[in-house]
Parts: sequence; C-alpha cells; structure tokens
Amino acid sequence: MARKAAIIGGGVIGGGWAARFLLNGWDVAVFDPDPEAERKIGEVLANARNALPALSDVPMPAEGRLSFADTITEAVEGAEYIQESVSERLELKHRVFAQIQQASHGAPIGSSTSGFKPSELQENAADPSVIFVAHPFNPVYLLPLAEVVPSAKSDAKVIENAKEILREIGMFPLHVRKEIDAHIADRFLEAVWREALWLVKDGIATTEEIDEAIRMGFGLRWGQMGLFETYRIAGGEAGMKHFLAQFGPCLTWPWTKLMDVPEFNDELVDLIAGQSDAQSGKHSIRELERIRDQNLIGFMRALKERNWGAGKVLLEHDARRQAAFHADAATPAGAPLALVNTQVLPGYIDYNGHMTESRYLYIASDVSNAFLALIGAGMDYVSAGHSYYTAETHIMHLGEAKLGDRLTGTLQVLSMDEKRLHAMIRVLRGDEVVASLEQMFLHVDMKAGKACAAAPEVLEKLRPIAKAHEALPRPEAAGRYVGQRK
Ligand SMILES: NC(=O)C1=CN([C@@H]2O[C@H](COP(=O)(O)OP(=O)(O)OC[C@H]3O[C@@H](n4cnc5c(N)ncnc54)[C@H](O)[C@@H]3O)[C@@H](O)[C@H]2O)C=CC1
Ligand SMILES: C[N+](C)(C)CC(=O)CC(=O)[O-]
Repeated sequence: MARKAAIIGGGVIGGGWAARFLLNGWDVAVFDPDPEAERKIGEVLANARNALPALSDVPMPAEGRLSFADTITEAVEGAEYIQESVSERLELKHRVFAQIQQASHGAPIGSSTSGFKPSELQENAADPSVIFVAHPFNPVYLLPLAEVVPSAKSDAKVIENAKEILREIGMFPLHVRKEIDAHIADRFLEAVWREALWLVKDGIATTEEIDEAIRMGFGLRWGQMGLFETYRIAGGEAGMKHFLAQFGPCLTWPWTKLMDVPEFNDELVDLIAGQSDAQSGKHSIRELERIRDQNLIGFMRALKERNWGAGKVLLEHDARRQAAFHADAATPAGAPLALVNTQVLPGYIDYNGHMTESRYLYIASDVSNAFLALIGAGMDYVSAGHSYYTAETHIMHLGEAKLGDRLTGTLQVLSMDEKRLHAMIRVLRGDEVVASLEQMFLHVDMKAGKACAAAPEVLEKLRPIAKAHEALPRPEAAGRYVGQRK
C-alpha cells in the first residue's frame, strides 16, 4: 500500500509538494479551504508530470492517489508525513498546527515557512518536538533543496526520519544547525532582492537589466559551485586566502547597501580559508576550473536548446559564425550543397576513441533541416502542418572522426518527386568522406498522418537543385544495402 502524505495549504508551494510526493508514488491528501485549490493543484501537477520524470532515464514509480479533504483531521489521518504550506502568517500557522495535532500523533510536521524559526512555530504546540522547518524552493517538484531546521525542542529521531523521507522523494535536506530568521538560503535571496529593489528605485537599473546581470554571469556560476568554491577559483593559484586579501578591504567600501559587515581580520580569513580548504582542497585550482567549465558548458548548452538567457547569446554567436562559413565556402555550382559546419567535441567520443555513431545522425539531421529551410520547408512550414519525415537511412562509416576534427555536412539530391526526396548526405573532414547517409524523406500532411504532395512553392525551389545535381556523379554508396560487396 502506498504511503500517505498530508499537504495543508495547497497554493504555489503546497501544490509543488503534492506533485513531488505523488510522482514519487505517495498518496497525497490536500486540505485547503480555497475553492480554486483543486484546479490550481491540477495545473501544477500537469506541469510537474511533464517536468520531474524528464530529469531521469529511470522511470518514476506508479503515481500515488490525490485526494482533497474537507477538514485537516481528514487530511492528516494515517499520514506518515505532514507538510504545512499555508500563508506566511505565524498565528495562522499556529492555528493549523493545533488542528493537525488534535488528529495526528507523532507524525513529522514540516513547515514550508520562508523565514519563521522553528522555535517560533513550536510556540504553544501540543507536541513541539515533531514540528520543524522544511523550507523548499520553487518549483518544489524539481528543485532538490529543502532546508531542514530543528530547534532545541525538536526530537532528533523525527528530524532524521523526515530527512530520510525527503531523500526518498528526491530532495536534498540541508540540515541547518542553528535556527535563524530566514534560515540560510533566504538570507541570500533577501540580500540580493533588497539590493535589487534599491537599484530599480534609484533608477540605476531596470528589472530586465538586473536579471541579465544575474543570468548572463554569476547566476550560472552559483548554480554549479555556489559562492565560496567560485571565489576560491577567483583567487587563482593562491586560492581563497589571496581572494580574501584582494577583496577583503572592499568590505568597508560602499559597494552595497549592506554596510553592517564582519571585521576583516586574520581570524575571519583563517576561518573562511580553513573551511574552504576542507570543502574544496582535494581539488587543485586548475581541476576546479575544469570542473566549473564542464558544468557551465552543460548549463549553457541546455539554455541554448531553449534559446533562453545566456543560451540565446550563444545561438546568435553561432549564427554569425555559420553565416561567415557559408559566405567563405559558398558551394560551387553543380556540387553537393555544404550546409553544416561542425566539430567533434569530447562528449561525442565513444569507448573506441572516435565519434560515436549517434552523432552522425545528429549531423545528418542538421544538414537535412538546413536543406529543408533552404527550400522553404523550415519551421514555419512545419508549424502550418506539413513536413518532410525521414523514412529510411543507410549510414556507411568510411573513416573515423576524432576529437577536435572539423566536419562539413553536405547534401546531394539523388531524385525527387512531389512526395519524395532521396538524398545523399556526406560528413566530410576536408575532402575525405568520413561517413555517408543515404536518406529517403516523405512529404507528410501532419494532421492526416499521410504522405501528400509538397507545396508548389517548395517544389519550385527543390526542382532546380535536383536538376543541377543530376549532373553530379552518382555516389558509389547510393542504393547499397548492408553486407553488399563492392
Ligand atoms: N512562494 C514562494 O516562492 C515560496 C513560499 N514558501 C512558503 O510556503 C508557504 C506557502 O506559500 P505559497 O504557497 O507561496 O502561498 P500561497 O498563497 O500560494 O498559498 C497559501 C495557501 O494556503 C491556503 N490556506 C490559507 N489558510 C489555510 C488554512 N487554514 N488551512 C489550509 N490552507 C490554508 C490558501 O488558501 C492558499 O492556497 C509560506 O509559508 C511561504 O513562506 C516557501 C518557499 C518559496
Ligand atoms: C521569496 N521567498 C522568500 C518566498 C522565497 C523562498 O522562500 C524560496 C524560493 O523558492 O525562492
């Protein structure tokens, strides 16, 4: 039988918790007096179903059962874990805890509070020992962090059990050892937020300029190494001590509205440098740089796929270089069309030390996409409901593409009619053909799911290319089947 979680308060955060538990196989009962709560949670859950499973190639367990309770008592009955996510008002949270504890005895009660201390939440509670902070980050169904903050009155076993449950649903419980207003992470968010409000109010930056300042630079760095490891690298070979020596004195300069700073002295330097050594000392600065670089490449490539933030800048830069390639290497008349200019990256190399086979298909689809765009069957055409589908591919590996090789992708039209396009794509290193991919494309009415004639304006562009390519020598690989002797 599935385990049960109760979510009290089903707004932005409660909805995210409900989705995370459900998608991890827990049954979830939600209590929220808002008549819109069911609709809102349904919408959050729909987004979560598209998002959370996409983080892994390992399938999620069968989804748990979602129910909406009429009372807190009904919601918490039989619940092994309770998460309170009502509005950020202490007296409301106290009322809710009192109702929960009339019905539930001993189950851990995590609070999503952004800033109240656990000792404040526990005031006047029937059983303070099971109430603690479990502060998540939006979207709760995707981001792993939950700051788990106990107080002196917390039961250590309950806290450990709660942390284990959070791990089971894929979270990273960060145990906050000393309670403090706004825990750890929200203190940073508040500092940055308040600084940003001043910058906007003082007319120094717009909201958009502030967001660009974050997402084009330090936000990406923070996302993979945080603050201290990033600054350790910024100290160069001399590391954190050098960084502190260089920038410590700025603490008293007016670089921020937050001018209440710790005294910059040897004691502070030793404390920070010592903790940084313990955290990161196992890696040399150069190793850390390489780790950082690979992480940033992963992030930025992901953003590129979404044409978003720093990824948009990369795409624009690629487009400029690609245009320069086409201008320099204008395809001579009567030759296969040179459509793609690419390179072999470390992640493409397989255990045999050469470019892995799936990458040839990537190049071929870049080539065919560029060709389809050229004949007017690009993304606008697809959005309007027609497309060319690849019906058949025969790849011949004729050489080995190695790390760092610069490759060109060309396309030669072998034949065509209204519905079909038969082409030979070649992957070249200089003049050497490393692979050929013979492909048959079918023109399809996407809605009907049937082959049909391409639009006249597409055929008008395709025919002269096909005519010019008739004069080219027929590639030896054309029409070959697997195992055929040359
Ligand atoms: N929105 C955010 O970015 C984050 C918020 N939090 C914390 O999560 C908690 C909830 O915040 P949000 O979800 O953003 O607020 P919200 O306003 O979206 O949701 C609060 C929900 O509580 C419900 N509610 C009010 N009284 C209730 C009661 N007596 N019993 C049950 N439900 C009741 C409301 O109907 C509403 O649906 C707050 O403590 C907040 O500080 C934590 C992390 C991030
Ligand atoms: C703005 N906030 C204080 C509610 C932010 C959080 O608590 C965490 C988050 O998800 O940003």
